[in-house]
Amino acid sequence: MPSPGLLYRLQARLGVNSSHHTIRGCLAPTRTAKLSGNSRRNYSTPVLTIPKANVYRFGDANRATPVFHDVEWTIHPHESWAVVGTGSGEKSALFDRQSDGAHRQMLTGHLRIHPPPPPPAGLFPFLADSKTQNARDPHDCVALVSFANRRAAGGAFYDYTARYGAVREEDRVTLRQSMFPETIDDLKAQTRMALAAPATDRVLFAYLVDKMGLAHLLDLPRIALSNGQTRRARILKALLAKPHLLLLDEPLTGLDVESRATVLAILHELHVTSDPHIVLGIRMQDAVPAWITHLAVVHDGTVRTGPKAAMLAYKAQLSAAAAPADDTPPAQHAPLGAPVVEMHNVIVAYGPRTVLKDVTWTIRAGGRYHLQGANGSGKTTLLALLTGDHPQSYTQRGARQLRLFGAPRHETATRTLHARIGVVTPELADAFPRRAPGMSVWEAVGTGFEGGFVPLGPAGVGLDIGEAERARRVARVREVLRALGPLAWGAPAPSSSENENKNENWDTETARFAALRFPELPAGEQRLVLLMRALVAQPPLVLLDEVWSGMDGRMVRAARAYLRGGGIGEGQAVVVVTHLEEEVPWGVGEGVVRVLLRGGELREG
Ligand SMILES: Nc1ncnc2c1ncn2[C@@H]1O[C@H](COP(=O)(O)OP(=O)(O)OP(=O)(O)O)[C@@H](O)[C@H]1O
Repeated sequence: MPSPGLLYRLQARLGVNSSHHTIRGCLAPTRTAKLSGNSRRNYSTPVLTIPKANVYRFGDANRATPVFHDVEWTIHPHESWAVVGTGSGEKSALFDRQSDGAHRQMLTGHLRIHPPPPPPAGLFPFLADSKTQNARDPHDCVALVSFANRRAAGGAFYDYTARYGAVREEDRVTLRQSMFPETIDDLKAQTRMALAAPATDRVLFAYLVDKMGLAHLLDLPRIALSNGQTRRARILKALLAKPHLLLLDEPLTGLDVESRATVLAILHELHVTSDPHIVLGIRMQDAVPAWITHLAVVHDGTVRTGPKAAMLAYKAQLSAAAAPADDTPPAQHAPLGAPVVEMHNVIVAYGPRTVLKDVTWTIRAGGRYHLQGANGSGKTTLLALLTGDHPQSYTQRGARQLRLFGAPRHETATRTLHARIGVVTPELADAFPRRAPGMSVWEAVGTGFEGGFVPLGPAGVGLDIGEAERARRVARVREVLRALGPLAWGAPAPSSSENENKNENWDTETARFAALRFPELPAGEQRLVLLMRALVAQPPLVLLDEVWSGMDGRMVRAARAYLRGGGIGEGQAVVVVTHLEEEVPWGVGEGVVRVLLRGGELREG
């Protein structure tokens, strides 16, 4: 049953009596329930308990090496926990979806705990009904929303640029409809959306939509939402399903500074009323939110748990060991060259909604730009004009309105632009083909020469390019694989049983990584491969949007060092999009130009 805390307060405030409405989400064993006092949760029973146990993969015997050993962990209802770990592996096994698609998360019951936590509720005592001794099904009551490791259903490539153009009928589902799917059939009567939903859901919905700043977006097609808006909507949707326990992995990734504070405050508010109980996943290098009282630190097959004050030193020690301070010397700041991109009074509007108005900006060869702006301010839209993915890039037809690489945009084929611009964006990372067996790492990097999504030619580096060019490209793929491959970030290569000897030949190690299947890599490693793909052709323009997400501290450090130390040539222009200043690989003293989008307008400096 949904807990009464926040919902009751909202109902009282809004005068809604919900006692006659069936509640969706995590139900009592009868599967229908009324929101009434007798079904309140027991606030003294632990949320989670593991009384000293090893944790195994299903199918592994007890003599096998456990995924985690000697785990001892109890979460009491009044405590606020964060799980801390590396983005690419260990936290995932505890908390998140595994990159190979096998659902092996411990907290969602996909790993075997031995000895098992005692019945009736096992891992989650608070799901047991004290009267009937029946336990609610964790499958219904425990929800996971992960922003660390997201994948498209089926793994097939999908056209992530669809949101910029005429929205197809099947993509027309609005944000409001996506929250209340039972109403989707009636596409024409959008104003009736949500009326069919139980009153309690609508009250909670109205409250959260307002708090999360999504109210003005409700009737937009869901695919039109920006990355940060989509993330807020996913959190909202998870809350509407009213789980008893919500596991939120890296929920702040991609949120602007203001939204981070808002989302954290809402999560805290819900959490203190246990409505639902929330456990956050954060990376080793992330700050711990102030309201978190306890930490579970995942490292090297162990899960150490305890009060925050006692655990912070351990976290800091692991974080420092994983990513020692950046000691790369200041980057040389070469004079800027010729314009690569020229924008004069560029406008992008969707009907009455103007997203970019009169944007004027010149990107020059050798420039390092930090593009800033709140969620929804138009950063992705701007980048999509440069890559030619945005149909309105064609409509900027004024004499000098949009010139790319010295020519008007509409005179250059989009394919040519893709070959001249190296790109990493969250949208591309989500959409990149992962259907089994998937491309090898080598092939994925090799697609960067043409900017496509299919490996071309016998060596996977391009078609009809001649022997000399093919040899040059093969050498270049090797070079980036060496520079950003596994030994650069110091992790053991994935097939660890064969790789105990870290002194192995560098090229052998790199070659092994190159042969791995892209979809089978952990999220952080996939992101690194996509960075290699963006850099391999040494294109005149590189767009790095949220490039660090999913990477652990070692990977970030290795990639930063590479970018600063020659990975980006003097003649290449780079636009970095991030909400956090410290994530830009170069400092202002090293020539970074800040560019801010606000209210559809762009300001430089
Ligand atoms: N088809 C559309 N119809 C109406 N509005 C749209 C459409 N497509 C995008 N938008 C709006 O354009 C705005 C800009 O989106 P964009 O993705 O460029 O933002 P962003 O700055 O990249 O945000 P984030 O930091 O969240 O990634 C958003 O408010 C979005 O809702």
